[in-house]
Amino acid sequence: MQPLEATVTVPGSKSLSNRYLILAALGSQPVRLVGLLRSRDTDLMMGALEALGVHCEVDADVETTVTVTPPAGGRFRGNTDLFCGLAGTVMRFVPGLALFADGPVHFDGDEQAYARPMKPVLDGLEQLGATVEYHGEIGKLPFTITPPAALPQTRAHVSIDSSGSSQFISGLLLIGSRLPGGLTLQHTGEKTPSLPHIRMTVADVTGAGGEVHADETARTWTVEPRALQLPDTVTVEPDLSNAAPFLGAALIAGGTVRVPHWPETTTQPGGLLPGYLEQMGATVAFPVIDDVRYCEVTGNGTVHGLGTFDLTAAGEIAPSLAAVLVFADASTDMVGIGHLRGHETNRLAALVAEIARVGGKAEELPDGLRIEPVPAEQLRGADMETYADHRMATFAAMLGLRIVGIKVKNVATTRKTLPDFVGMWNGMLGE
Ligand SMILES: O=C(O)C1=C[C@@H](OP(=O)(O)O)[C@@H](O)[C@H](O)C1
Ligand SMILES: C=C(OP(=O)(O)O)C(=O)O
Repeated sequence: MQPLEATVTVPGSKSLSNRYLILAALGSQPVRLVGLLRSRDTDLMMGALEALGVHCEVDADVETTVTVTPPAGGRFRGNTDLFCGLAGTVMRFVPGLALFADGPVHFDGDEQAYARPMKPVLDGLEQLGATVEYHGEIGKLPFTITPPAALPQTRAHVSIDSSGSSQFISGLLLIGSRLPGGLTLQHTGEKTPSLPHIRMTVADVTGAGGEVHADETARTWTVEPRALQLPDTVTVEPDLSNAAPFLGAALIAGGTVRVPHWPETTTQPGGLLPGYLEQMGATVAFPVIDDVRYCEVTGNGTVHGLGTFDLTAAGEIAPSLAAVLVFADASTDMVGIGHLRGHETNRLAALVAEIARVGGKAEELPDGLRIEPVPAEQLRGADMETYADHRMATFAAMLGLRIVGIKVKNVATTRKTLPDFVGMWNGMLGE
């Protein structure tokens, strides 16, 4: 195939979009969100907020501009049903709002979501006085949250094990400011996955007027009671994790891929991506053209294996990095990502199965994934399973850059966070 020469614009960050939607709902004045991601996960978030009495108005001309108006008096509507799909940010961030509802809130999701861990965040809400009734397996969707008759009036102390997902901590930090005495949150687990995502939550709560003290070594976060209000207008950064399949493509296919509006500083873990790709052999630059800052990644067809590679901070981009590493000259142990077994699908098992399907070599580690090099002639095309997982679909498309005959089943699953993945991919390939 020809070396790539492409500029790819990626839509707004899922993680920032869904945090801003929650924080806007927790305020008292309308907030205009500009550059909001419009995809399945953010539409599910808006649907859940609407069910709670929040008004989300999509601009008639620009569908990525949405004005969020919180309910009068800050009281969410109870006796309502919410649907979370397969969205971790919806199923772990919205339950906290149920504390401030005027009746029980019922949560459901895709059947596949019934496998995702939920219990720590719900245990946290029970420690704050809510009642949780599980309708299926204990600790999983579907469930009903009944708000407490009265919220704790003094500082609330909540203790949970968040080693299964950073989103349990984020979900509680997002609502901590609303508790009359504030919140002290203790994470009892040994490891904290996706710390940048927790720092993002702290930064966004602070940006809405909150006050959070983080002691990451003691794994304790203290949230002061504050009235939250985001600024009138908030602009969402592009999704840097969703840039990974495109920037990674430059290493697999060779050539150059640029992503515009790359922020100089960011709370997104995708900010670590250029450095990771550089370690794998890419040349990375950040040119500014007509006041727009780009991340520009150039590959020459060689990919270096990384030995032991700790991805605890950014497990979300593991599938994209795995696709690049299938073509590496040495093996890589991606570690610190055991919790990917509870993502959209068991991603460690899925990646091992799909790498084997094309003739590659990978195995699960207790805490991650080992990918070993195989001779190019051993790799062969196949119909790739995607497990209703957007990142398994983009992973498979990436393999197709170097392996002839790859077909991606149910590529539409990329709608979870990228509404037009196919158009973007074809655009990058010049098709
Ligand atoms: O808070 C967030 O926006 C996210 C946190 C991470 O979750 P985990 O800590 O469960 O990996 C990440 O993988 C997910 O895509 C988004
Ligand atoms: C883990 C992910 O999503 P979720 O927000 O559903 O947890 C992801 O997008 O890689």
